[in-house]
Amino acid sequence: MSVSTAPFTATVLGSARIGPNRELKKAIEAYWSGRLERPGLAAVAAQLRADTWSRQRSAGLDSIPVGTFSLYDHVLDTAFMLGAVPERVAGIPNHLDRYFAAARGTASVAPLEMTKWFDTNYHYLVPEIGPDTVFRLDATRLLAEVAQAHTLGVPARPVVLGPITFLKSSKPVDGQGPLLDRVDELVPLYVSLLGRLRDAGASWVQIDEPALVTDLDDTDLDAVTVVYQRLGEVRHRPAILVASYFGQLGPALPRLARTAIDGIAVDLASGSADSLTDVPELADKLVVAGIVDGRNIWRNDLEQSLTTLIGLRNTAATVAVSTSCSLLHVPYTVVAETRLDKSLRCWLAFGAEKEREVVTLATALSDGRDAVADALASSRTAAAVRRGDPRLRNAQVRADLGAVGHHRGRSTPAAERRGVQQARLGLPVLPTTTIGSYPQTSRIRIARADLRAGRIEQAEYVHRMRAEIDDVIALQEELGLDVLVHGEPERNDMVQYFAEQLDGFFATDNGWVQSYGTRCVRPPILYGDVTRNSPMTVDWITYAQSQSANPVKGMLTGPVTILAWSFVRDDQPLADTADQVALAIRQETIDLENAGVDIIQVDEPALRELLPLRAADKDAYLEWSIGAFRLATSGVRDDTQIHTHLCYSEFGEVIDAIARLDADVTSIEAARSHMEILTDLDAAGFDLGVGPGVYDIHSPRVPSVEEIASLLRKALIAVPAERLWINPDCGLKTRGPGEVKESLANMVAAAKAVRAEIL
Ligand SMILES: Nc1nc2c(c(=O)[nH]1)N[C@@H](CNc1ccc(C(=O)N[C@@H](CCC(=O)N[C@@H](CCC(=O)N[C@@H](CCC(=O)O)C(=O)O)C(=O)O)C(=O)O)cc1)CN2
Ligand code: MET
Ligand SMILES: [Zn+2]
Repeated sequence: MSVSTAPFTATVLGSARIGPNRELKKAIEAYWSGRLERPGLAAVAAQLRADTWSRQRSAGLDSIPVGTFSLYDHVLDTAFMLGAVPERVAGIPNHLDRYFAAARGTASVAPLEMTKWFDTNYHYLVPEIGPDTVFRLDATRLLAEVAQAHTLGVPARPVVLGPITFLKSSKPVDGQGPLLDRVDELVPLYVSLLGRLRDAGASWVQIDEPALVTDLDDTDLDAVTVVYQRLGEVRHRPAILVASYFGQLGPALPRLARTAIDGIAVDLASGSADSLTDVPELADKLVVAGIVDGRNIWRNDLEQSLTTLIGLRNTAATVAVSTSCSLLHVPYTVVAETRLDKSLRCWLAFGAEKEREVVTLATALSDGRDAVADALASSRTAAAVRRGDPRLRNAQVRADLGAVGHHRGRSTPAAERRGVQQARLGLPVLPTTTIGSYPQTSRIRIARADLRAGRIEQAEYVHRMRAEIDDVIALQEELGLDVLVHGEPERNDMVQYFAEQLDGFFATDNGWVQSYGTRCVRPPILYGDVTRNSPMTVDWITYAQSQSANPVKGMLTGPVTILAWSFVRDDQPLADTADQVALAIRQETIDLENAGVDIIQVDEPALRELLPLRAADKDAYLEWSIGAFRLATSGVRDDTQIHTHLCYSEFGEVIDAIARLDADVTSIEAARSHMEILTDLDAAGFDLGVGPGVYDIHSPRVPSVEEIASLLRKALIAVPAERLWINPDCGLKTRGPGEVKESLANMVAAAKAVRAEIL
């Protein structure tokens, strides 16, 4: 089938789903706690979908993605659609409960693992596929959403995750070989799905294949050809749009273009349209041009985009305008930001504003520039105002960077530092500690909401947070931990908290973006040069230290993570922006040191996340990111101990980078991989302190003393006792106080038992 179906002109690749005021989060959490029944949850979900479609239609989109909604995660939805559901949840009778059990576990069932969705701060659930997995199509959810859309008269374009990305994002279990070998089993399911969608009245279907922008070998590329040639040959089907995003297709582009599919969505926000001109097969395809950035919040330069789009018309049969990826990764609307600085507001476009940009560009393409003259003029003005804003350049920070920017490392070698630090700290062998946060209880969050709403004064807020710190310190002393933390009660988020205190950032009131499941973040907007006016954490840490004779760690977020979890200015290289943030953190470490703090932790959990998807770009990234961390952490004396924390497994690609950070102690995730990471670190010649996480904080399960002790014995094979630390995998903020107390008590008991064995 060629495109006899009329192509569309304006669309987005997917929509946010958590709700403009996090309605979905609240409904799902109410369902989990028994405060809302199934029909109530279904009604909230249906309303959110209807509202999104209706907004997109009134904006003027003529093809609307349907099926990008999810109650937890779209990869998990795909696993359920294809029958790749682990045996351990298969017996749970109710569909919704089975789904949530796979997502978050129950008292007796472990959830699927969670990991990063490409290089975003969204986390998906990793489907498990074993030799016994029998793929079977169950399109009930998708067909119901398509039916809902048709009832509402929505020009629906069903969206599914493609078989190649699905398999590449899954995890082989129980001795299963390479997953792509099983793509032949999936193709018939997609064939039958295409027929069902055609029967349901769909004229186009979107098949997402973001994995095609990563480095692919010949086997992968052959799979692209085979799968899409086969799907293209299906007679009874909607027109097929294969969507790529998060980067350039490279060699996958000609492969796709030579198959019998009808359209390709390309990401023009992450690279130029040049590569498209080399592919003559595009001449009879629809190219969906992702020219409006779906991952950042800057207003589009419409004039420049229009030039690109007009050029594209020489390459493709038809050009439609779109976002570069789903709008899942940006907040709903700038309109909700009532306190936003006026001039800043006109630089920004969140989801709803991006939808209108898409329509403006599509209109200009079909009816000419004059048809949208006003929109073009105001985009031009906004760009000029932004370029001329004095806040973009701060002479002081640029001068300061010139002065200290070459200090990227501590002058004394790590082994020597270890000696002076130990002389100062006097810690027992195998010291125990935690990663920083303790449970963010609703009591804490309500206090913060009260402060924001003016219901309590700042002094009362400080009083309440200090009471939380008192409790956390007392708990840690009671448990017998060696190196304490203050618990981070005063932080809404480990990035936003710093952004709110640094110049050059704007924090949103309501710019929520889903991070995983019902958990959301409000990424701050880094718009100008970054400077620190006054200490950000010193009062809290010195207060906590005053409550205990044990060392309390200073707790900071590193420059790479602050960048990774913010929306960052696009008018200068990331490396330059990272250095400015690094300088601010460096100043904070010096203030902490002067205030008597012995140990300072600088978290970099996102170091791995920003790693480029293509190998060719990795060295340049590691150069600037490691450089920024070293700039941030090398302003302190030899006897001040620097810790860092990197959560998440899959360190393989950054093992060398961990050593290059040169932190005195690094805590990492290791429990789920049974300490395998340590052998790799050892092989890489790592000789710094390391705290492999001894239990998984993503699960409510309390680990036993024996379980932790046996992990520690395993760790001691790869790491000598004088360099080994004992800690959980990550911060405890999402856990309940009860679980935390029991788990840490077991961790301390295990440490004592193993110490006794080695001394
Ligand atoms: N930015 C970021 N990315 C990250 C992580 C992270 O910590 N930060 N960790 C990893 C995993 N991701 C996570 C992301 C979010 C949360 C999380 O717990 N988010 C909270 C919101 C955190 C927050 O901003 N809290 C604010 C606002 C809280 C709130 O909802 N307040 C209520 C009122 C109080 C109440 O009734 O509870 C309201 O505004 O309506 C605060 O504490 O001040 C949530 O979704 O519930 C956890 C892990 C990877 N990426
Ligand atoms: C996502 S890494 C979290 C590190 C932070 N210090 C915490 O404990 O919450
Ligand atoms: Zn962590």
